[in-house]
Amino acid sequence: MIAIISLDRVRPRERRVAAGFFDGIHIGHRSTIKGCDTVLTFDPHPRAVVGTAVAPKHLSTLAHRAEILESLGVRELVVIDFNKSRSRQTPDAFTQEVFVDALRATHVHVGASFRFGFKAAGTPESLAADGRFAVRVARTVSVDGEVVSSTRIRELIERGDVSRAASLLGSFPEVVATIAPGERCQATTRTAVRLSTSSCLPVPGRYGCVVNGVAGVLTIPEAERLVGGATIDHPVSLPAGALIRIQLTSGSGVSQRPAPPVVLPAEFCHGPGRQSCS
Ligand SMILES: Cc1cc2nc3c(=O)[nH]c(=O)nc-3n(C[C@H](O)[C@H](O)[C@H](O)COP(=O)(O)O)c2cc1C
Ligand SMILES: Nc1ncnc2c1ncn2[C@@H]1O[C@H](COP(=O)(O)OP(=O)(O)OP(=O)(O)O)[C@@H](O)[C@H]1O
Repeated sequence: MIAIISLDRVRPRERRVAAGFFDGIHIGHRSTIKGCDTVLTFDPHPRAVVGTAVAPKHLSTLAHRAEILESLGVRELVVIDFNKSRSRQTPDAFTQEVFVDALRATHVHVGASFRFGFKAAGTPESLAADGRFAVRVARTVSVDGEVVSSTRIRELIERGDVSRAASLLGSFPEVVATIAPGERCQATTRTAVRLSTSSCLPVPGRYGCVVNGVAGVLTIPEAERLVGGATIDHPVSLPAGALIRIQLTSGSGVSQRPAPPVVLPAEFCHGPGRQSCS
């Protein structure tokens, strides 16, 4: 069972640490994390605090990230409360406090794009120069010549390209929703839901989906684009108020009929959607 712990509560032990935000735990992230027992992340996203202070839409909640990390063999997800004062910490002070004193890192894994410390001045090279732990800089993972990033996956989901998003993510994209109060339409098995507007949401359209391991169809009407209103046609009755995770398994966001299911390699299948992967 993976533990989700804030930095100030970690126990003293040596660790192999992967560092970064890791939204969605895409296939590039998985390459960086390989061989680590600990993942260091931030809450909220640093971009919600620095620069224009606009948080990106989520590909994954913290709990979802933890679930994927557990399937990758990670034991601890260490969370740094990221705020204005933390954002002003120098790379050297951060390395001393976090990697050396708190986590006792023997190895630190990052990608080439990793930056840390005030004004994002810390780099993989400056980490490697520290010398108190080994640093592994992961090869940058691309698909068909395109570098995989959470930003690119968000763009693909937002334009409704579930298939391409899933191949960069290595799993089906997920959105969080609440079952809306009101009568379920028995004739059609249609249930009204409210999609979380902090999730990265696709354009209005019809999408093949899986909820609690059972396949259905998610419909997002044009009129509900900004507020997250939607319906799912799903054979299982879901209680009003329940928080659900909807895996998007197909769809183009423009056609009236969901596109054929996305086929992912078996090694990318995890969690409730396993049975929908071939
Ligand atoms: C101590 C600390 C201070 C940071 N200060 C800044 C900053 O001043 N400006 C900035 O753009 N990002 C800052 N960041 C965020 C990093 O640029 C980066 O987004 C974060 O470390 C997550 O890495 P990742 O984006 O590779 O996942 C800081 C990060 C840390 C850990
Ligand atoms: N394509 C990739 N290949 C290998 N490592 C990666 C790749 N993308 C990111 N990483 C590494 O994974 C860690 C987490 O990165 P981060 O959360 O910034 O991902 P990102 O996809 O670049 O996100 P965003 O697009 O939101 O900036 C960092 O150490 C980063 O360098």
